Amino acid sequence: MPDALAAGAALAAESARYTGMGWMRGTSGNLSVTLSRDPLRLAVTASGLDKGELAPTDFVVVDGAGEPVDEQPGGPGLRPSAEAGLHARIAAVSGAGAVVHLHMLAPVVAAELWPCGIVLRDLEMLKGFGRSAEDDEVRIPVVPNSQDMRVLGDAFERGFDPATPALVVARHGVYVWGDDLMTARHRAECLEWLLRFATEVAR
Ligand SMILES: CSCCC(=O)C(=O)COP(=O)(O)O
Ligand SMILES: [Zn+2]
Repeated sequence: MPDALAAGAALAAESARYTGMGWMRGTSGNLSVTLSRDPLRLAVTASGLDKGELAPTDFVVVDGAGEPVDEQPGGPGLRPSAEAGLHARIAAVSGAGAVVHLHMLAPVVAAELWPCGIVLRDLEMLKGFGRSAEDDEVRIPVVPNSQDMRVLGDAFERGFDPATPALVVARHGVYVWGDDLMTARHRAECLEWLLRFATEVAR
């Protein structure tokens, strides 16, 4: 597991990369890395900042409920992402080492078209999402948006399939996870391609 300051540097670098891709516009999006499992601790990006310009210390260590712990390696004064509670729930349930939340357009357009879940099949890029192109079908769960992370967490857990490392929050954005930030990014990149394909074909 990474130490907190190394995780902070990686969160800042990945956030800058996603901002360059147009997936963290304004102050949108947030990323986390799991620091320990027992007790669960995550380093999560700080709330409300331009994610393209994060300093390596612009993160907050949170517990399994997404609440800040007492000692902060980056110092006091930063709030954890408003969505830290959902990051913690996803990390707890899936065992992920990193969770990324991005405000891409394709997932929210797909959720408008398929609010009960987005079905993908027979596409080579599914391999890059951690699935086989021969899997019968891959269903990306869609949940309604909420400002309450416990409501989102409960909805996530009801639809959780260990083989599907993503969740679309309707009219909001997407969560993707993996063992580390690079795996989560590769999956997010491939999922964006898959959902862009699905929405273009449906037009
Ligand atoms: C225009 S961003 C609205 C809040 C949001 O959805 C988001 O992803 C960023 O929240 P944070 O608290 O992590 O800055
Ligand atoms: Zn968001």
